[in-house]
Amino acid sequence: MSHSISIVFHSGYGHTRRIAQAVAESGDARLHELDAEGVLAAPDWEALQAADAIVLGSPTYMGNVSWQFKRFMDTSSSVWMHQRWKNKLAAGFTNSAGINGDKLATLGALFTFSQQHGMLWVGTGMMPANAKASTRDDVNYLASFSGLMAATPADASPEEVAVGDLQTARAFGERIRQTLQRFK
Ligand SMILES: Cc1cc2nc3c(=O)[nH]c(=O)nc-3n(C[C@H](O)[C@H](O)[C@H](O)COP(=O)(O)O)c2cc1C
Repeated sequence: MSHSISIVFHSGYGHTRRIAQAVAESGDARLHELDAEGVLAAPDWEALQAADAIVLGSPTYMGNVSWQFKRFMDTSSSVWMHQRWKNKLAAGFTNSAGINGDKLATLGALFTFSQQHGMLWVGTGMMPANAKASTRDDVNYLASFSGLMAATPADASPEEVAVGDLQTARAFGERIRQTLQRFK
């Protein structure tokens, strides 16, 4: 029996979308992008309901999820009411301009959301690249345990998302895929 992973995300300018695509590559996941108004199409809601794992992704805006992602979170209250996502796996990622940029607050919001839904949170399970010899091209250079972090300079295009962050995103997708295997 194969398990399915759905990634629901918002991206205002395309940077978080690149991260989402990299997570999807190795996680063999389906992508569900919120539109500019934070609306998710009905078939995407159905896909989330059918998924075994839901990965949550938002850029960090003003130290939190974007308002579009918050709209999605609030809209999910009807799902919450019946605990329809209970015991699905959950994981989260965010991208922002600063190396820090208060990204942990965004991951915290995603984590809390997952717990309201009774989901099972999966962290990165990755050691940090924090030695003197470490570079921006290394996996988990941003040294995040609780969720995937990426940093894209404010003046960089989506094509310039750091190679190391894309590799980290692929490793994160693989981690979620492998974690699901334990439920077989
Ligand atoms: C309204 C707004 C608020 C932002 N707030 C932050 C922030 O708190 N921390 C940070 O590091 N970057 C912040 N940024 C920069 C974005 O996180 C960064 O440009 C990111 O790559 C955007 O991702 P996206 O293209 O997927 O929307 C902000 C950008 C916008 C437009």
